[in-house]
Amino acid sequence: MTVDPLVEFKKVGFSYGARPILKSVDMQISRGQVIAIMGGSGSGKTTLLRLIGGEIRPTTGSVSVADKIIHELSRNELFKLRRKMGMLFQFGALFTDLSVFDNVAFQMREHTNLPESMIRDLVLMKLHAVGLRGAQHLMPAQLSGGMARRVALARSIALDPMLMMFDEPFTGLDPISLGVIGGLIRRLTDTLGMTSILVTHDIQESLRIVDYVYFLADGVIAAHGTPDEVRVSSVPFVHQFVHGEIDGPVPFHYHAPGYAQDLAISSSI
Ligand SMILES: Nc1ncnc2c1ncn2[C@@H]1O[C@H](COP(=O)(O)OP(=O)(O)OP(=O)(O)O)[C@@H](O)[C@H]1O
Repeated sequence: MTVDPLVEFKKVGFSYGARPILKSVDMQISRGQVIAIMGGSGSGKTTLLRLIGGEIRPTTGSVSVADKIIHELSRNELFKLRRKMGMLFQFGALFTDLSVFDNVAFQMREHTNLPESMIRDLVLMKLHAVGLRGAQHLMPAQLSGGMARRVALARSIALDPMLMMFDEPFTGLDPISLGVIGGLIRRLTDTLGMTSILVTHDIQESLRIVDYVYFLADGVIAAHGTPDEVRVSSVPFVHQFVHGEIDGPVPFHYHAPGYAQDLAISSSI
């Protein structure tokens, strides 16, 4: 049962033009939880995050955050709510001409009137939380991939978001850095009182750190459960994910016309 939901999807449908992506998504995310959204490539996971951020509007149904229906908010109200949301993308690029310290300070300087002395303390606190206080003077080019991701993480929590969204936070990381980032997502969520949503393909790391998993397929939540439920699930779709099978209910091929038809077209050109 979901207690005290921070994010709620109610029968959400969404189309890009005439192309339906989501048909009817129902999902509840409790405050304080770390949840993962998984699904095949192109199933609409990032689209769910964009709906939460109010970048796009649902075609049907509603998405609410902290009891506010996103598509009913005015521009100002939406901007205010977005300040409480943090986003970390796969390639959460740092500003290459700013030091680690200035990267983390950037949003505080842009969006608050805090004095520089307080910004300094807050930046050091965020860097300390990701284990990189000692790297404050380095430039992004001097960081390893795993360190850069940690700085991006510190930057994304600079304004103390209530909700963090991570889009493929583990991509391209070596196994150790991956475990470090996973552990940090869990720890920061707990210690900062946040709620975190992860869009990821990395099921093993997700199962280690999340409270709940939603599987998206064919525009609906096709399965959901706790990590323990997911590990022993016999639902073919979930089984395919957990055991990393290449083909199964989640198709390997992007939707395409018949191969013979395609070949016939190209050979007649
Ligand atoms: N701006 C857009 N205009 C039209 N179609 C789009 C747009 N953005 C995404 N799509 C399509 O919508 C579908 C869902 O995209 P989305 O990025 O949400 O998928 P995803 O599950 O996050 O995929 P992946 O795991 O590969 O990143 C895809 O088929 C994509 O091609």
